[in-house]
Amino acid sequence: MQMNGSSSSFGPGGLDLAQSFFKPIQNGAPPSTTKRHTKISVVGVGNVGMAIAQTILTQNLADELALVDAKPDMLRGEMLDLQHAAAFLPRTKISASADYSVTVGSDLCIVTAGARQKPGESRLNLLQRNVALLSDIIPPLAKHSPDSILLIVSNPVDLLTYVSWKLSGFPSNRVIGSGTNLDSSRFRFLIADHLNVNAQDVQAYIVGEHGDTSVALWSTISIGGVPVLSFLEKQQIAYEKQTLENIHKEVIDSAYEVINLKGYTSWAIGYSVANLARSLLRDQRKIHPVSVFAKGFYGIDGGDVFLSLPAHLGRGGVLGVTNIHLTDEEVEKLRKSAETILEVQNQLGF
Ligand SMILES: NC(=O)C1=CN([C@@H]2O[C@H](COP(=O)(O)OP(=O)(O)OC[C@H]3O[C@@H](n4cnc5c(N)ncnc54)[C@H](O)[C@@H]3O)[C@@H](O)[C@H]2O)C=CC1
Ligand SMILES: CC(=O)C(=O)O
Repeated sequence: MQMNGSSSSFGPGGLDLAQSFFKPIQNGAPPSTTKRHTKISVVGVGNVGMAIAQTILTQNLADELALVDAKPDMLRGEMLDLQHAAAFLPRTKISASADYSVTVGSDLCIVTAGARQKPGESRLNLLQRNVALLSDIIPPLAKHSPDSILLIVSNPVDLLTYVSWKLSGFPSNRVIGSGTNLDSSRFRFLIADHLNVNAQDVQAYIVGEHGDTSVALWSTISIGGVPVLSFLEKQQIAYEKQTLENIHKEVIDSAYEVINLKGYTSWAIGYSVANLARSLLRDQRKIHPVSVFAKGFYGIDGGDVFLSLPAHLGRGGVLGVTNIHLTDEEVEKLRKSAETILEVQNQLGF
């Protein structure tokens, strides 16, 4: 059963009422068909799915938003609660169903369903539970929206992106994991906070696994276009490598800390994913560190692995991977991160 609170409130005569309420203007042309109608589906309406949904609505990123979850009552409750904000938001048609036909014709399908970490638990611990769910989620999503982009958020995100790629049969450029877009935002926040500047002026990437083996690319940090480490070196300003390592450790510990404090993370991932949705659907061609098919880049050659690299995103999905200069140490850490993911992946049987 598909739930669509708003249009059904007037009953079956709702459309007739609308037709008699508005008289068409004389000599009017039929509606233009050139404007693209954008539809986003979000699977899983827990903390993360709802933070993403509400950010998509407030940022006016879709004409249509479809929600799916395995719990029909909560799903209908969340749909109605969002619909009741219609008077304060850009116009978006919101529908919800446990049946995947509600997602038909989506441009972007975002998957947030599944188990989340308990305090102290690692993302990798969620693997078996969440892989099992994907077999119910990805095939119907792919069937109803064969041309869509899949954006995986559930954890462990790199491994689940690989499994989603396998289950969907989609080309690898249309299967993306939210990856270290969030870790990089945490990194930029911490650097900005340290230097008392605006995080939007800080360019800095975390790549690799969205997890404990992520890699901080110190050589990529620039503020207002000024590369930070080479600036410090040229000015002969001493800095402790340990200070840098501590900032990276704080990034890795961020999710654990928030989960310890409030039980889950939601707002930052909501903004992170909406930011990715904008780049993809509005063809922004921005560079984001996200989980992509990484084989062949930066010496990663051990197997079909998804992990975060600075990727160029647009309407076609992943348009390419940026060839930035990494130090030998960064390349080595990135390869180790890939090996960690592959070791687990090879036991999955996919
Ligand atoms: N990649 C990232 O940066 C982040 C990933 N996450 C991950 O996102 C996932 C969701 O986290 P929360 O929203 O906090 O969890 P939650 O427990 O609040 O929500 C999960 C939702 O998934 C639904 N669900 C479970 N099985 C389903 C199925 N087969 N089909 C459809 N819906 C199903 C549940 O009913 C529930 O509504 C977790 O795996 C978490 O680790 C969370 C934050 C950041
Ligand atoms: C939970 C999670 O993956 C994060 O907040 O980074």
